[in-house]
Amino acid sequence: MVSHIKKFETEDDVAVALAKYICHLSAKFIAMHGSFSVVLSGGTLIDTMRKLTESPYVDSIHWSKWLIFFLDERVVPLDDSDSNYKLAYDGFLKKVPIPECNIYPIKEGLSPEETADEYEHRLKHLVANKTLRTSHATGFAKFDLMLVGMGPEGHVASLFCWHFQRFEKQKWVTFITDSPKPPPQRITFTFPLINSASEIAMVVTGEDAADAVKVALGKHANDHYPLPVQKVSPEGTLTWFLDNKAAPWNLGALCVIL
Ligand SMILES: O=C(O)[C@H](O)[C@@H](O)[C@H](O)[C@H](O)COP(=O)(O)O
Repeated sequence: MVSHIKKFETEDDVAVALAKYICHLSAKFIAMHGSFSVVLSGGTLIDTMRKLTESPYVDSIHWSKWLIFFLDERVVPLDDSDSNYKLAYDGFLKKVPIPECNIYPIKEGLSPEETADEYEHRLKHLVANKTLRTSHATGFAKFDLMLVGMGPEGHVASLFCWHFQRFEKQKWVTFITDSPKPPPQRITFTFPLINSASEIAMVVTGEDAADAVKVALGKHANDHYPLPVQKVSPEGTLTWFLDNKAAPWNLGALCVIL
């Protein structure tokens, strides 16, 4: 894995850098294979993507080539205020011309287990018909870019510290019915699927995240029971986008093990 840490003074600086980075990857992957598969988290990430919907980025991206997936999703109707799809739609998707058929929300009205199985089945179908690439190393789908947020105690997607889903090795998508972050019923990509990605951006802003960022980038990275965020390790490149609140120390002073 190749990794980079990009730290900026403010959250607004992170938003600008993130838009440039996504724009660059969009052009690169579309030139390479004709599409750009992007996986979105919920949380503050969607707002931090806001510059993409503005000039000059919005006019320079081939939106019709984008494919949108959800790293984790709350098992609620798509118009519920807890839905990550609704969050992404209101904050980003409705502002850019991505064809509706290229957006892959969960299927409504199923149990958490059925929702996860159905999403995994759809991903496998998209791999089989070559809409998505496969990782030759793992056999899992290989997304071009995953945009990942982190909770204050180091969770990513809906993979939480003291919950077994983080250890899943076979499934592509799993479910949780007692998420410590509400709402309790969710589905989530598993680590083997996450880590098969070409590019992962860890987008973390705000002081609540500082302790977990310090652990993730610091000398405790090989602890016996690592935080979920410490298991993010893509086949391609991991790029951290941090603001000064999330990483208030001199990064050079940390013993970075990446
Ligand atoms: O559905 C969710 O809750 C998310 O996908 C979750 O994994 C989120 O990305 C982190 O909790 C960070 O959230 P914030 O950016 O709001 O801190």
